[in-house]
Amino acid sequence: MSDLSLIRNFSIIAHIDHGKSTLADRFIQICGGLADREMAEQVLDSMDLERERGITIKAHSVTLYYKARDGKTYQLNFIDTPGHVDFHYEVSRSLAACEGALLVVDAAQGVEAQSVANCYTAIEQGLEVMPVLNKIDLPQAEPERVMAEIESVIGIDATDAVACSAKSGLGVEDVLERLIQTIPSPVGEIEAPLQALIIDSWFDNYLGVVSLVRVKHGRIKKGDKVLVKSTGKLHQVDSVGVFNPKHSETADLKAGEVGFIIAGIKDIQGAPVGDTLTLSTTPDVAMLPGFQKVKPQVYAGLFPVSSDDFEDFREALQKLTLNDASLHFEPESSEALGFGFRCGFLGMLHMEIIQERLEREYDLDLITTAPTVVFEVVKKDGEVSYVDNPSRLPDPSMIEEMREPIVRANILVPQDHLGAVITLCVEKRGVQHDMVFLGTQVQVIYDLPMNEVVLDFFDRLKSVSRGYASLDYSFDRFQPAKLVRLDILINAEKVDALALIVHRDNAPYRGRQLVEKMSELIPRQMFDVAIQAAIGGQIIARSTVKALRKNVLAKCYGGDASRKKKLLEKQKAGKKRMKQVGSVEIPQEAFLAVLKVDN
Ligand SMILES: Nc1nc2c(ncn2[C@@H]2O[C@H](COP(=O)(O)OP(=O)(O)OP(=O)(O)O)[C@@H](O)[C@H]2O)c(=O)[nH]1
Repeated sequence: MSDLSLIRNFSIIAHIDHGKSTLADRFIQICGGLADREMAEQVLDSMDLERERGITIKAHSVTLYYKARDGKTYQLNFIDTPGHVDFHYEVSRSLAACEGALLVVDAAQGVEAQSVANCYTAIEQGLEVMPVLNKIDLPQAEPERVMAEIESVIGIDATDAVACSAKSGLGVEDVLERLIQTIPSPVGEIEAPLQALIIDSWFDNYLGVVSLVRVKHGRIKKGDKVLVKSTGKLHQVDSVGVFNPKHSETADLKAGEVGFIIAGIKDIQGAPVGDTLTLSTTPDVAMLPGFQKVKPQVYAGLFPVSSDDFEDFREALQKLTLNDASLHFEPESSEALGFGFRCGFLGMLHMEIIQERLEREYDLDLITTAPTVVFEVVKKDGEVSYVDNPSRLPDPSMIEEMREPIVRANILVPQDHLGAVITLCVEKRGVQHDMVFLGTQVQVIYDLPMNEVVLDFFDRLKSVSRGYASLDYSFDRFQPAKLVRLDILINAEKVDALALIVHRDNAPYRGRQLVEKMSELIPRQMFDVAIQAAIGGQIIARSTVKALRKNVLAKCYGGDASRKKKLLEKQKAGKKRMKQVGSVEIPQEAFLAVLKVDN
């Protein structure tokens, strides 16, 4: 579109489950991106693709044409948060392509932690935020209360927020009309040299690297020679286009527009996210401010159950990083588990997704060790290092100071559950930073050790508040702490892959809990298995898995063949994810026992 005043680039931000996807689907339907009949099919199709490619095309960008009540047809480029909604940087990446954002708030649920966090990210990036109250069809919807909450908790004007039901379609056209009025059209010069920002890149088996870009100035078309600013490499453009939501080629992409570029690039490192594209004829175009580099927050060791799978595992990880540049890995060798990789993830959800993909798509049986955060270690000689693997912690005699990562957590909770939430934060060594009463809700801000938060804090928070509290957090700083390494010994042998870094005051309790849990998870063997927890040379807890005396089948009292078969199958399935450590078989669950104890 060459008339920029007819373009609107926007994103939808919301707390999980407030109706973002439903509203997006309704927009697609209204704008005729898909016929009614096609709707379900198409949405499902893209889900298949999503699984194949690890991306949601629908969620990347959808270009729709909306005939407004003023008689004009507007190009709406809706850019969704790719991948995991939880991760801030992904949100900020999508927002970089937009002039505005719809803040969707569930009119029954009210403002929750991610509504606040995502809204602030949008405001920081200079976007126009337009509040939308969704789910007004619900009998328990309280638009008035929620409007007041948007104003008091987030601090933006919500007096004329549009109310709608994404489910029934009621008011959704009003949302589109308001969006056209409220969200500014992009500014850019079509005649200027090309300057385009790479919002996302992913690898497609047939096409190579596909990049989603926002063109700031100029235009780009098939056949152009494009220059990737950071690598200095030139590539010939094979095709450009938009998702509507189907992949559809266009003649060109112009200033103000959002779409894809395919240029025969074979590696996503060749089109890095946040980079600037220009044409080979205008190499001096300025770089656009890119995105902050994200660092992994959680590390764990991943080891193939069978050492024969090591090379396949390496290949699988390499393939996965083609689509997910935020996955880090480097070879690791463990005395107990052999050769594997230490992998860095953005969070526990990311870790679960990667693990699941490795198992499902690459058919690998893996053992994952307990996740850990990164600690800052100052040695006596002044050297500062970062330790992401407890077994690599230098000898205590060489350590001057240990520092742990602290997050600032923003919790929103109804007053009735405030006490329980505070108790939980204190138990997790939290320090209160602020507390503000906002109508029926309370906003509490705590500084918490990241180590305590990544494991099970979220689940605990939900359970102590009956599901009402919501949480958002981000890394704040490293802070000195009394930390020690907790070693686990199996039959008197230290197992490096089971070591943990814990706070010294909690160590005895943690140690006891851990060995007890492990003794429940390690199956009985032909001999007694002693499990011990130790700090330095001192044993602080012990438990024993008693030797197996009887044949397991003896339980079946003879006759019942099908039961016998079932029992054997169960045993076999259980065996799959076990690792022989010395003479003892340890199942996957025991390596993750730390996630299962009530910390
Ligand atoms: N009653 C009612 N339910 C709705 C409405 N909009 C969405 N829902 C329901 O709310 C749930 C969450 O909706 P989604 O669109 O998946 O929410 P989301 O914000 O995209 O959530 P995630 O994709 O999980 O982040 C679904 O069960 C929807 O059917 C609405 O207007 N009214």
